[in-house]
Amino acid sequence: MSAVRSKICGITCIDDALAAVAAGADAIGFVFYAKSPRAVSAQQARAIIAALPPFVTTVGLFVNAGACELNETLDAVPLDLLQFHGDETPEQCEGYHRPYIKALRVKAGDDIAGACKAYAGASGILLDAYVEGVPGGTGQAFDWSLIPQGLSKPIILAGGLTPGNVADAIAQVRPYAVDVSGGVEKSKGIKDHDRIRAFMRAVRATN
Ligand SMILES: O=C(O)c1ccccc1N[C@@H]1O[C@H](COP(=O)(O)O)[C@@H](O)[C@H]1O
Repeated sequence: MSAVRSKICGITCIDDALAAVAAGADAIGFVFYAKSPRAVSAQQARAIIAALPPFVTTVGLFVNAGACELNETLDAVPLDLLQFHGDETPEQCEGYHRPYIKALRVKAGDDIAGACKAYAGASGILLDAYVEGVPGGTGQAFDWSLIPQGLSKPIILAGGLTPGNVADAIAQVRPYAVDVSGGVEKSKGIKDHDRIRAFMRAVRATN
């Protein structure tokens, strides 16, 4: 199995971005969703990205954003990958002609294999917990046994991951990558650098 990649999401300041990169994160995520406590403006994200060393993937997270709003962000911020975390259709996700991942909020009975086929143009499928009325970033884990083996897309496992459970999650799911936000925070939107390092150590130990 190749090394599991990692993304630290909900980055709101340069210090936290550099701590994530120094700890070995492959990607950092910016939340462009005004209702999130981790929301950043295009200007903030741009300033953070300008401070990054090379070879760090920058991900922009959107929840049912309108095309105008999304295109304005794309014009202003050098994002490598889009993360669609709402009810976006495959056609909407593909309309920006950028690499993207699609988030699914998993609950019992969902057809994850079917979704992987429906979002054929996605670079990967991110699996997060389903919590009624909240699009994501809830800090809740879900039942990993709901994830079938042999899916047709790289799987990014998210939802309630922490330094304490990420090794078990990787052992059980064998995802392409893991994604964490709340599990490495000291308060909403502010990362705990010790927890970031502990999370990354736990991921590395599985590789
Ligand atoms: O972080 C948010 O506030 C957020 C808001 C709306 C949609 C998704 C959001 N975050 C993403 O949710 C998953 C799981 O986060 P957590 O580790 O359980 O806190 C992750 O992909 C975040 O990027």
